[in-house]
Formats: sequence, structure tokens, C-alpha cells
Amino acid sequence: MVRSTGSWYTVRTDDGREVECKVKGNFRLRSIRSTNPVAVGDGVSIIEDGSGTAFICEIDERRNYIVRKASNLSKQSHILATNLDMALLVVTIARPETSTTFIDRFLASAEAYRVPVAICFNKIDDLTSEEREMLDYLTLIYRDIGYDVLHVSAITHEGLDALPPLLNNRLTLLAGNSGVGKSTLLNALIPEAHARTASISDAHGTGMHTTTFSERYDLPQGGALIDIPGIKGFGTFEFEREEVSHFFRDLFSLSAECRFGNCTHTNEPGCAVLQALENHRLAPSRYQSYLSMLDDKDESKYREAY
Ligand SMILES: Nc1nc2c(ncn2[C@@H]2O[C@H](COP(=O)(O)OP(=O)(O)OP(=O)(O)O)[C@@H](O)[C@H]2O)c(=O)[nH]1
Ligand SMILES: [Zn+2]
Repeated sequence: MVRSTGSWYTVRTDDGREVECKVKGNFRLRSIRSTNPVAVGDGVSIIEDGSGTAFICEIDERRNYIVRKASNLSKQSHILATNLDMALLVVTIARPETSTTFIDRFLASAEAYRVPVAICFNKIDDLTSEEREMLDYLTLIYRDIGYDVLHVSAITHEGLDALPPLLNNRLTLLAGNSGVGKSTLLNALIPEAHARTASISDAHGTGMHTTTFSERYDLPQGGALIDIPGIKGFGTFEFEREEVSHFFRDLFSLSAECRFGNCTHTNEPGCAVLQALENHRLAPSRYQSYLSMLDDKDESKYREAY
């Protein structure tokens, strides 16, 4: 399934046609408690009944999927995408600034969903020397943890050559705050995509939301990108207090040396994480992000991952 626009689903067939499909009525009831039975990324079987209407009759088993709550009060979820090989997190140092908290929360939820992430710093054509220092600093931090980090400009095409080999034959979620240049990047990679790009909407440098529905864009060299409207990250996931550090790779590997197995790395004696923080072997921003997720847990408020 390559595109969803409400009650119609566009399916790309093995012979390369795009077919508009409905979902068979009783099929909805059998699906998990979600507002949409089929999502972009799903492999499906369809029946074409000769009268011009096609129906999705079967969904292949999913390797993974990402959801968001349909609404704050609802117990239902909305499946955003399925069968992802990775996520490309597009971020910017400035105009707009992507916070390290946002990056780290994204990375943590990706760990929880077991979706590998590459971090793509966009707009490198538009940086002051101070901002460039920040770029280099953050690049070091994330490469050190083991993440792929790219520097690109979707406008000048600087650094774009690094993307095709990474995206080759993979289904990749395109993620990132509004205004970081996801649509521009999509257009640079797939000129036929014609994803609508908007100019920064106001003097504050915040982006205006322009994408309106989920869509899969095939890459010329194989593989595809999934663009999702208004989605910054992976939505909700449930976790226990002790689990939070499992989603921060750097903290997790340090925690093997903590005196207590259930150490929360806040004030326990013999905590290897606190020790590393003191010795500058752990980035303060990473620790701050960890604490902010622990806080969410403590307040047990409704948790959207972002
Ligand atoms: N200088 C510079 N500007 C860029 C670059 N990439 C995108 N922009 C600009 O940033 C603004 C936002 O780009 P979009 O591609 O619409 O951003 P988006 O992430 O798709 O935003 P949403 O659709 O709101 O999610 C536009 O004015 C782009 O021209 C870049 O590499 N350098
Ligand atoms: Zn500890």
C-alpha cells in the first residue's frame, strides 16, 4: 500500500499499476484496535471485481509498525507506517533549531520500536561559524554513540551523494520537525516527487505544515521513502522507569558498571553513568534528555513520545 487518503487506499501491484482500493467491511473488524486497518508499507492482496471497484482482502504479516494514539482520550491507535527498515531523522541546527531533547527522544523511541536511525543535518549551507561548531559538536556526540550522521543541503545538494547508498533498497521513514526541509529533500532525491514545499511561514523561523497525507515515494535506485503528515516522531510507546536507559545506547552500555542492577542513574552510589557525566565521557545533553523521559514517567501523565 503506497498512499492513504482516508477511506481509499492506493495499492501498487506487482505489475506496476496503481489501484484505488476500498477495504472490505468485515475486514475492519478483524484488524487490531486501530482507526485504520491498512497502513503505508503494508503488503496486501486485492480483489478486482470487474465493476471497477477493488478491495483489499488480506494484509501480510508486519515486521514492525509505528502508531500514534488516535486522540488523547481514545484507546484506539492510528498506524502510521509498517515494515520500516530505518528512519531518516532530518534535523537542523538553526532556522528552525531542532532541540537535542527532540533528537534524543526520537532516538529512544526508535530503539523501542527497533527501527535503526540515521541523523541527517540539513541546511548546512546556512550556518554561522558558531552554528557550524554546534554541528560538529553534535556530530561527534552521535557518531560516538554509533549513529550514522550526514551533513546535507537540500538546496545546494551538498552532501546528498551520501544518501542513495544508505537508502538503497530500504523502506525509510522520513521524520523531523516541521520546516527542517523534508519535502525539499524528497524533491532533491526524487525529482518526480513534487512534494509541496512551503516557505518558512513567519519571522520566528517555524515551519508551516504542508503535507496532508501519508505517501510512499519510490527511489530511483530501489527502496522508498515514507512521508507522513505532521509526524515528528514515532508517537507513543509504553515503558517502565528502569527501562528508560535501555533506549539510550550510551547510557545503557555505561550502566553495566553501575553498582545496582536497577540503578536509575539519578543519585545512586556507584553509578557509572553519573561518573561518566562527571568525567565528560557522557554528553550532558544526552543525560538531560534521559532525565526528561524519566520525568514523564514519574508524572505518569499522558505520554506522547515528543
Ligand atoms: N537554506 C536552506 N533552506 C532549506 C534547505 N532545505 C529546505 N530549506 C527551506 O526550508 C523551508 C522548509 O522546507 P520544507 O521542505 O517545506 O520543510 P518540511 O520539513 O517538509 O516541512 P513540513 O512540510 O512543515 O513538515 C523552505 O523554505 C525550504 O526552501 C536547505 O538545505 N538550505
Ligand atoms: Zn547508574
